[in-house]
This record gives sequence, C-alpha cells and structure tokens, in this order.
Amino acid sequence: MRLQSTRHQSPEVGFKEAIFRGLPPDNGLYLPVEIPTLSSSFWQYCDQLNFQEIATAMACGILQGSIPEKELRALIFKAMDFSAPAVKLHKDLYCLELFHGPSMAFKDFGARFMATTMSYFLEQSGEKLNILVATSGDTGGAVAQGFFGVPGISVTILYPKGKVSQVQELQLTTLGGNVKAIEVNGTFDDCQALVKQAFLDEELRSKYRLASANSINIARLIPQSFYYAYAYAQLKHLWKDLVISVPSGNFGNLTAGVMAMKMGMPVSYFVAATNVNKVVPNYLESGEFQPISPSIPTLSNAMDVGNPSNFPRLLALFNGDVEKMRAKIKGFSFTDEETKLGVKELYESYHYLACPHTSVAYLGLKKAMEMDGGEHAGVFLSTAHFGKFLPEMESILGFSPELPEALQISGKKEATEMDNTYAKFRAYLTQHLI
Ligand SMILES: N[C@@H](CCOP(=O)(O)O)C(=O)O
Repeated sequence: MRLQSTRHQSPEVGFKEAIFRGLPPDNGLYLPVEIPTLSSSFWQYCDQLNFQEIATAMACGILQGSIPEKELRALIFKAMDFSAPAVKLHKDLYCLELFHGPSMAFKDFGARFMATTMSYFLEQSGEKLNILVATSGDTGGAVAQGFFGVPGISVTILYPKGKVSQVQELQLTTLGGNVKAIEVNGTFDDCQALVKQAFLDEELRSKYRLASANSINIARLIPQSFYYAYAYAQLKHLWKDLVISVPSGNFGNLTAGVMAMKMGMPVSYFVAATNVNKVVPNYLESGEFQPISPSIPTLSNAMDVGNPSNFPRLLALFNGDVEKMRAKIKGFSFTDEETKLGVKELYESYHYLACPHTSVAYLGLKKAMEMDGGEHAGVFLSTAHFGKFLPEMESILGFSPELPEALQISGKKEATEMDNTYAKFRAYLTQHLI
C-alpha cells in the first residue's frame, strides 16, 4: 500500500510510516494512492459474513500486504470484538448502532484498530511512542481506553474545558497510567490546532516520536469504512438503493464512508448531517469552504467543529470537484431545538432512545428521504450511546433513561488546565513525553 499527501508536496510512504507520522511533512493528509475495488462476488455475498469477516476482507484489500493476512485477521478479531447492528425502526428505516465498543461510541472501531496495529509494529521495533489527540467528546474516551496500558505508548488528550459531557470527561480523565488529559480554555478547534502545531514542530519531533490518534491519521479512518460495508450487508435483502446519513463534525466518518463506496459498496448517496457548525453543508450549497470560528457550542457537542480537518481528504476523494461531491453527498444542518424534537420523535414514534448526535443524523435522513420521494432504504448512524448525555436526555424526554454499567465511572478526574497557546503546550510536552 502506498499513501500520498493531499497536497502532493511530500514523498509517498507505506502504511507503517503513514500511521506513525500521522501527517505528511507538507501538512496535508495521507490518502491511499489507490483504493482498490473489492470483487463483485464479495459485495454479492457479503450478507453471509459477520462484521469481523467483512472487516478482514476490506482491510486485506486496502492494506495490500502491509501486514501479512493471517496476522491482520488476528489483529482485527482482537481489536474489534464488538459489532455494528442495523436496528429496524420502520419499513426501510434503520439505525446503525456504532456504540457497542468499550467507550460506547463509534470511535472505538478506529481507536482499537489503531492501538492494536501500532503495538504490533512497536513490538517488532521496541521503540517508544507518544500519541497526541484532540477531542470534542468521543475520540478522547475511545483513545484513552484503546491505548490504556499499552506498553511503550504514552497518550496526551486535549479537550475543550466545559464543552464535553460529564461522562465523556470522566472517560478521558480517570484512567491515569499512560493516559494524561489537558483541559484547554478554548474550543475543540484550538485543541486540534495545538496538536497539529506539535506535529509540525521539527525540533520537538527530533527528540520525541509523536503520532496522532485523530481521524487525520489514516489508521483511525480505514477501520471506520468497515462498518459501512456491514451496514450494506445487513440491508441488502431490502433490494433498494441505500441512503446513509452520517452525523458529522470533523468529517472523518463520512470520509470513511466514501472510501467504502470507492471499494465498491453500493450506495445511492450520503447525507452529511451537522448541527449549526454547518461548514460542509454550506460548502455544498455555495462551493466556498468557510470555517466557522470560533465553533458554536451545541447540544451535539462532539460535532462542534468549525474547521473540519478531514475536508481536504473528502474533497480529494472527489478529485477536488464540488459537482462530483454534490452528486454523492447532500448536506443538511439542524438547530438544537430541531435536535431535541428529533430525540423526542425517535422515542415517541419508534420507542428508540437516541443521543443528540444520532438525532441529527435521523433528521438529515428524514429530510433527504422526504425530498427524494421514499424510493430508497435509509440508514442513519448512531455514533454514541445516549447514556453519554444523560442530563440532556432527561431534560428533553422528561425522564432519566438507565445508565449502562460501562458508563458508570467512579474514578476521580485528573486533568491539567491550560490556555490555548502553543508555548504552554510545548512546555508541558517537553516535561511529559517519553
Ligand atoms: N468529534 C470528535 C472530534 C475529533 O474527531 P476525530 O474523528 O478526528 O478524532 C470527538 O468526538 O472528539
């Protein structure tokens, strides 16, 4: 497998180098030079396979020998020992539940694949590694759990102070050990900018080995494409063209869906469903990419991203052509009031408890399907368990749903508070990196 930068100003690299570098030197994003189409028989018979088997077939296809097939299979079965069921709510309306991993968010697929793959390579070399990651809520918890206790790896998580839910904060601040948290006085975009600056700091990089666990790292993104194929496999029996609605913030999730499409997954189109941080829906409408700064705090906090870092990758997958993107992605955005109504509607119409992010995806799908006259089958992605947002659920629904055991976290929060300037962050890193 060869990967190139979206800016084409850096040398091509192999999979191992791409995942340990995170970002190419020209500050673009790595994308596979070739995304192979899987055989038509795979897509024809994928409904006979379970999630892990589909994941293995896709990984073998895209990684093209970067990890020997037998070892890759073992690695996938170890990392992703949970599934992604498509739950039927109504005729032709499905919810793809992506919250059955340890942190109860879709980020577990990428974080656990990445942790397992990195330790596979590190075991071979015996080197040490520092993971830097920015989170607006869900990535942090998944990365904390995925990398907790992994020998030779130290993790630093940055999150915006006061802008993540209580459960999300506890998930990323209570493990201790090799996982450290920094609460930044600022937004998620500030956290992301600090991390990116560290990656471009050649002096720092000459002393410490740094890697990213955000979806800017291709190893986070590739495994997210597996559950799209599994959604297709589960809905194939409907014999209808599929619309997939993706709740979107940093746009890694949708990018992974487009990669699955490039591997041959049949899909009519995707919906990019956002909250009022609607940079991509605006782009689809106007053709202008205008980051929102600062990002606007909303009920669907994990999607409060004003400058989605995967956008260049998404655009590159459509050869930089907005018309090609428009043919495959429809963008819709929703206010918090609409999001609340979506949570209520899902509960009252289908007895389905959905978090605010999932509600945004549902609303996007509903709008798209109303516009295309109900010709399609639709699936919306549920990116996190509602238990991560219990106070919000309670105020919307008027009762408090039960909190699953995995989210009943009793540890004590430990985080270093910091302003959003690089000098402070750099000083912290030079004291804590391994
Ligand atoms: N929504 C994310 C923001 C970071 O996105 P990532 O997919 O690039 O890690 C979060 O929950 O932290």
